[in-house]
Amino acid sequence: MPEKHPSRRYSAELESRFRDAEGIFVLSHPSEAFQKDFPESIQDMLDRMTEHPDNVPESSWRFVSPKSLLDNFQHSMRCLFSDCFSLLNPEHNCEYFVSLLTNISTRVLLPGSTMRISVNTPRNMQLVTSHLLKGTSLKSTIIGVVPDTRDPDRDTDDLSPLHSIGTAGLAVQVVGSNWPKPHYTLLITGLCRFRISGLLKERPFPLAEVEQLDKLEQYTPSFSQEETGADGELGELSQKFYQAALQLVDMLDMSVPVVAKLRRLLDSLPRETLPDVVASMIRTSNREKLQVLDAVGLEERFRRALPLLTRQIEGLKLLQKSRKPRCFPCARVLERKVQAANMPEAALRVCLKELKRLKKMPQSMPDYALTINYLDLMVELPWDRHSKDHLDIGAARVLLDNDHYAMDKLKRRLLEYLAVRQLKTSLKGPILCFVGPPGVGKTSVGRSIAKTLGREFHRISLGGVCDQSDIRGHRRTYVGSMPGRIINGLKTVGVNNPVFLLDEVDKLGKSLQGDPASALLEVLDPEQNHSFTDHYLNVAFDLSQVLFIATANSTASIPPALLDRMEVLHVSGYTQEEKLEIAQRHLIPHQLEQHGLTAKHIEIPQDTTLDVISRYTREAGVRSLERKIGALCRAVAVKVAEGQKVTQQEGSAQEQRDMAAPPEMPVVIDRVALKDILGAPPYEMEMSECITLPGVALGLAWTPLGGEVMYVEASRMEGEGQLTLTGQLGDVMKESAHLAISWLRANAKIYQLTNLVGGPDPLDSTDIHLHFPAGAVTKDGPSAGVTIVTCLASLFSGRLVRSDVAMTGEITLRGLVLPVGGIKDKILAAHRAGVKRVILPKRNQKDLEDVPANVRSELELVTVGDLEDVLNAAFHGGFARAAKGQDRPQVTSKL
Ligand SMILES: Nc1ncnc2c1ncn2[C@@H]1O[C@H](COP(=O)(O)OP(=O)(O)OP(=O)(O)O)[C@@H](O)[C@H]1O
Repeated sequence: MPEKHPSRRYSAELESRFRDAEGIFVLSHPSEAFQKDFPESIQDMLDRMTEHPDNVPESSWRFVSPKSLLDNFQHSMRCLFSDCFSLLNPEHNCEYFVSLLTNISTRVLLPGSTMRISVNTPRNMQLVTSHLLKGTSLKSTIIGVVPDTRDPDRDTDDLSPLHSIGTAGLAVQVVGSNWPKPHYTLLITGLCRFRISGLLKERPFPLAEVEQLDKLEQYTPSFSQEETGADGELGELSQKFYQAALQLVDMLDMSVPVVAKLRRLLDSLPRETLPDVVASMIRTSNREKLQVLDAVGLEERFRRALPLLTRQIEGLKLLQKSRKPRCFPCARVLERKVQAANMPEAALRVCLKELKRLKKMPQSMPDYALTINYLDLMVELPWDRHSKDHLDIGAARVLLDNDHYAMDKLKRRLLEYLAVRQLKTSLKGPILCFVGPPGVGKTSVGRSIAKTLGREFHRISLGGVCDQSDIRGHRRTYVGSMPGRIINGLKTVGVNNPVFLLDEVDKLGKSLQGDPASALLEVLDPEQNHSFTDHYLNVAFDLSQVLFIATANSTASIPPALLDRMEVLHVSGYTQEEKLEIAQRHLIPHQLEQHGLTAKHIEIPQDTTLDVISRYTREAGVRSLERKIGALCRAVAVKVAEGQKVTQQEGSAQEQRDMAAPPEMPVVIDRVALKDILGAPPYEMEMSECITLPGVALGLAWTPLGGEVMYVEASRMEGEGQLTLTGQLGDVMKESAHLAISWLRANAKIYQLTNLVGGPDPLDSTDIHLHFPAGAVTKDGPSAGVTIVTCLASLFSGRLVRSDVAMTGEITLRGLVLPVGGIKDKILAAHRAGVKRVILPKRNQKDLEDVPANVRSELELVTVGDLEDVLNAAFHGGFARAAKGQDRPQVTSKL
């Protein structure tokens, strides 16, 4: 048996591999460098420009063509042509062509272009396996690509009549897949035309005798009309065609590399190849391409391709015309605004650069809208727009007094601040931070400052902000990026010297997205904030003219670095009298106005207001008081509206009689009406009335919401001397409890304290449970020490603590009472709760100056130095020591 030809053996091997292959394999010709992309990408681009003009993302076609490929294109074309002609030369014995039949409904291959052909008919499959595949590489066989123009509905297998003109081509890549059924995809580069002079055989694939039509010697590799040597009508036509092709390329975006290459190529390609190359790029139907293919004569070819090219140019012109009015005036308006915005040099430079980019950008690019937004923001920012300060200290004092009752200390400091501002206009800092419980008027004082200065006011709520981009903005590279709250605020107020109120600085959060408090450091530092750079703007903005005021409920959760940049002004809660004044002067008139009522409709006597303050609210500020007054107004508003309706209504006398008669105006809100509208008072019982058992004492606590009174309860039962503490206590508070017990045990004899069975050690066979009610609230701090001692002393002695006494103070093991914080708030809370005597550490005496005089006069403030004083003040008739001599020996501690 004769040896198989090596190429047959390879292809047999490959075929078997192909059958077994699970995926896709690709074979490429070494000369693939000059394949694809170039004409295809331009065509895609034109297609997209015409079909979806608004939808062409630049990046999708900008980098399609590999650089080296296009650099080599011209050279490759020449090599290709010479290769092709030498191969077709009869001397090389290559005049027979295997032919690939292509369905013209898909595409028509023209010389000089590249096309992907899907191979799935039996004839074409045979051709690929036996003529193209050679082991793991491709054979450089030239194949004839003949458009299949036969009627697709005819089901004969007969090849005649076969289209007589085809394109000789080189397969530069074969992609094979056996799924869902075996097929190949060929990438074929067209070389030149041929005419079939005789079909030699039809199976297994067509083999034909051909005559080469495009001859190398026809082509002149010249660069200008004069040098082509072409004259007469052909010369004119080719020049016209060349000019039209230039016009087309000029209409495309030159910044796209592939377009720039095409422009260069137009000059270097032989003119005679232009109809084929251009016709394969522009939008043409397959029938039109077939006509170009069939045009064997050069003149005829130019004549057929020129109208196609002109049509494409006209289409693009129409498209650009329809786009113009939308795109360019916008850019022009922005340019005018940029020039007028009076921005600093650096910002102006950035804006002009962005404008330049914008003008070149197709409107369909996503960047287009982003750039417009950016420029819009830049021109809207108040780079040099500011409001004029009209500061008059006398007027400011009157205005502050009119807007806010009490708050004397705060107002004094504010006037100092404003006075310095008046004397020195370019004052840097300080940044004021109002700290106090909710509803005491921190925010509204901020607003008043803006009013006194005649400046714009903007409130930035920082509660819950946990992303630093909220302050500094996102970089523009992010999708959905936007400027931070500072820049946004400036855009809203439209001037560069507003009053910015940074509300709730103590409630800033922290997260993976960074620490917003650190971002605020730069904003609030008067030495740095003249060049604050928001990430979105990416240019510095001068914040030094902005007056920042911060508010917080407590300084504990403000980071030290941030706190250090601010001057803290404490605003404590109000006394009942102050609340009464605030209600009469501000809250009631304000609520009447909000509800469309006047003094003719409603009268709220002072007693009623006091009732609302003491029995319906228990707060440091006045927010809930204002709500309650609002509720009273609503109830009266209903009556007023009903009354109006009855008087307006026309109807029978009977109907009028049926309706409730309108109440007499003004409606006076007395105690009964108050109960009707607001319900039973929630704080009816005086807190001090609650102490009916030994082992209960009233303490005073400080919370960010103001001062509070707090019970401490203790009970004892048989056990082994264990101490149980409940009520969500922190470590410091637990330690206070241990201290208290140790001190009491150490002094049990002196005070005749006993355990359950009357023995001398209070803990002997006894368990003690200490509870701090409101168990859901976490409590900590040392100031409950004296209260725990009093409560336990009451428990061990069986005596009741005075019901009208509340106390605060830290204790030591020696029985000393140390000073604590928040005295003013605590005393106000005690006053609110109806307490008569308050026990405080001696060293807090100085803090009593802050307490309003009327509160001081209504309360008995007992200052104590040690626990003996505390016990004496907390029990009726004091807490007697045992007679001398009985206070020894001391009980040894079991703890
Ligand atoms: N001294 C006062 N004189 C007049 N009105 C007051 C006074 N204090 C508070 N108010 C009024 O109480 C209401 C609540 O005040 P504001 O919103 O300023 O409280 P705040 O201290 O900022 O509270 P938060 O800490 O919850 O923000 C406002 O309507 C304000 O006008």
